[in-house]
Amino acid sequence: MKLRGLYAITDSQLLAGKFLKYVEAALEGGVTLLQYRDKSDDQARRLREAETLLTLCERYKTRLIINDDAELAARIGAGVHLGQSDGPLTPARALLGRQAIIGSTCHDQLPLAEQAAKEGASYVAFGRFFNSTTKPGAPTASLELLDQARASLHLPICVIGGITLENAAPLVNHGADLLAVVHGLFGADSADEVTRRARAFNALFNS
Ligand SMILES: Cc1ncc(COP(=O)(O)OP(=O)(O)O)c(N)n1
Ligand SMILES: Cc1nc(C(=O)O)sc1CCOP(=O)(O)O
Ligand SMILES: [Mg+2]
Repeated sequence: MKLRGLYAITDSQLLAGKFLKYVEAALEGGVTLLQYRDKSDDQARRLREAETLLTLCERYKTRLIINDDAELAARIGAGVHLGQSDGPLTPARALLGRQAIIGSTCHDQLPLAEQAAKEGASYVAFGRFFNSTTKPGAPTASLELLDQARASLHLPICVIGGITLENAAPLVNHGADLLAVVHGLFGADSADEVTRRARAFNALFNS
């Protein structure tokens, strides 16, 4: 499967009361990867929601990624996204198998991406590129870094952090394969607007 297009990431606070409605609206518009990102400790709810998202993703032929939690990913048969303090990649690959999608946060550091590639990551993520209300304190990354990454890495490059329809085009033009978006997608006022935004993000890859 080609990892290119919109990477939608859920936010439990932003989506409170409209979680499945907005996720399905995004899937309607086209989502390459959907990440379940829930920073709570409510394991029962996390399992329930992840299973529901998996069923939905299967219907739309989208791959589900669990943030932070390789055990939950293994339990339901999803992929995982691991940050620098979420545990090493090699055991996660052993746990999830060769086919699983495993992503790695590399902030603004090419050496982290090179290491992740060696350890079997499926994609690497750089960010944040813009101001982010979801994660305001994340380290910043530049288009120059993206150019260097594109020239030296041979796996899909994901970009994240404050991405909107207004600012995303240069990221794609500088070699991003996946646009990872929370607020710029799910911060919409209606489900129809979420679908419209998802379509418009995908259209950036065809222009
Ligand atoms: C696609 C993608 N890229 C980066 C992150 C950030 O991961 P991490 O640094 O572990 O931070 P948290 O999201 O866990 O707060 C991500 N989740 N997804
Ligand atoms: C979860 C996350 N990680 C980041 C990083 O730079 O590693 S930025 C970020 C938040 C992404 O949400 P939004 O699209 O609303 O800015
Ligand atoms: Mg994490």
